[in-house]
Amino acid sequence: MIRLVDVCKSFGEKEVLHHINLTIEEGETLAIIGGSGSGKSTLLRLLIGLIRPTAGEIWIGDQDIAQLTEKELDKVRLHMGMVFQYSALFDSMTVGDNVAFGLREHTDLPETEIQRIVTEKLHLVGLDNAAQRMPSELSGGMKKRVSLARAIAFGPDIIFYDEPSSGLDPLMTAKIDELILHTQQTLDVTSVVVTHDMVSACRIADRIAMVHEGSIIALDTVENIKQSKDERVRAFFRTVAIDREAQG
Ligand SMILES: Nc1ncnc2c1ncn2[C@@H]1O[C@H](COP(=O)(O)OP(=O)(O)OP(=O)(O)O)[C@@H](O)[C@H]1O
Repeated sequence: MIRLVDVCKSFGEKEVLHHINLTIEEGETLAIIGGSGSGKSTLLRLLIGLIRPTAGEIWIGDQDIAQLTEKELDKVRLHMGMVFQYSALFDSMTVGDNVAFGLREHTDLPETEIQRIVTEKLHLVGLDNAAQRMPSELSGGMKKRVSLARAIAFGPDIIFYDEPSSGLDPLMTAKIDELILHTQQTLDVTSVVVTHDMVSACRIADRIAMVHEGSIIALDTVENIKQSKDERVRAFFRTVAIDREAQG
């Protein structure tokens, strides 16, 4: 379980997150949505311990990560998988070496076992036979798949996705969404997905948290949030409708 208790974050004088209280259940997929500059990325960076809160507690399991040293945090991060916005693959390494990277860095597993895991995870993301290819040969969607394979290589308890559909066309976005769902079901992980794509959020999430000007203004199941009377939430849904019209 992940639990944020009264979390505030300021940069200098400016408070960008205000008293965030949020519980994410084990095995749940939570989408964090919100407009540009609302505070989604800051929230994500707090959750993975890249930055520390100005006030409040961030519980990952039984540890308040706000209190941990960098070394202790590294241990917690071994249980987290991260899929970054721009895939963040090492361009000079093959796909297989990218997926194996964390295993080689942080475990003493024999090479045969590492190769087995790489093959298994690439299979899971639908990229059989891609191990020897270089990232530059892959499409944006394929790179995201490799990034996901790398994130799950370690057998994480939690996977964080940062804008998984950015830069992808609607068809590829739908495929990545399917993969996020499939990963959640196959590995029974807790997933936190930061996105500004409401269509995608509705497809993958059990619940949606909407961030607006540094506060969570709505937190509910997809069905309930669709019925929200809050004008700010409704405005977000309207942009989705406009997008759909534009796409024909
Ligand atoms: N390191 C920083 N120093 C100062 N201000 C920051 C820093 N990081 C974020 N901010 C500010 O915090 C606010 C929230 O930013 P954040 O990146 O979390 O928003 P976001 O919802 O992820 O936006 P986007 O969708 O555009 O990425 C913004 O006003 C931003 O300028």
